[in-house]
Amino acid sequence: MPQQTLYKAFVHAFQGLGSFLRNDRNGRIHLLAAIAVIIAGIIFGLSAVEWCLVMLCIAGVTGFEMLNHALEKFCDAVHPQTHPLIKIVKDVAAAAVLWWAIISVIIALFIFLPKIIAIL
Ligand SMILES: Nc1ncnc2c1ncn2[C@@H]1O[C@H](COP(=O)(O)OP(=O)(O)OP(=O)(O)O)[C@@H](O)[C@H]1O
Repeated sequence: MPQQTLYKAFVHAFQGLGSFLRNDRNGRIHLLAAIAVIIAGIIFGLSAVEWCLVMLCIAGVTGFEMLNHALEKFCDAVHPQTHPLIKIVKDVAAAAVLWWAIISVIIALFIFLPKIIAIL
């Protein structure tokens, strides 16, 4: 890939990130939650493996939220009117984010709960 194209690809990806953060309220909430978990991780001194799991969960939830946001925009562009299939697409995309969030909360409980109990 020529260097200019690679540079433009990065610019477009960061433009997408900016658009996501400006327009997706849930995305901003997920990002704040991620920052809170990172601060908690620093306070509790997570191990390397625990950090990897936490970062994987953060990437999963926020990454799927970005795809959910993109799908919503795509659906609104190609079919602004109500349609049962659009409902399925949007609901399943939202469910994918919810699924990642549920698994992430379970993983967070496994990591943080023993540490919280230990200091009580
Ligand atoms: N064109 C449509 N046809 C049928 N149902 C729709 C349509 N647009 C939205 N919906 C329904 O409304 C819900 C909310 O859709 P909307 O596009 O407003 O997402 P949103 O509330 O912005 O979602 P999020 O909270 O994830 O940002 C969808 O999950 C779907 O059930």
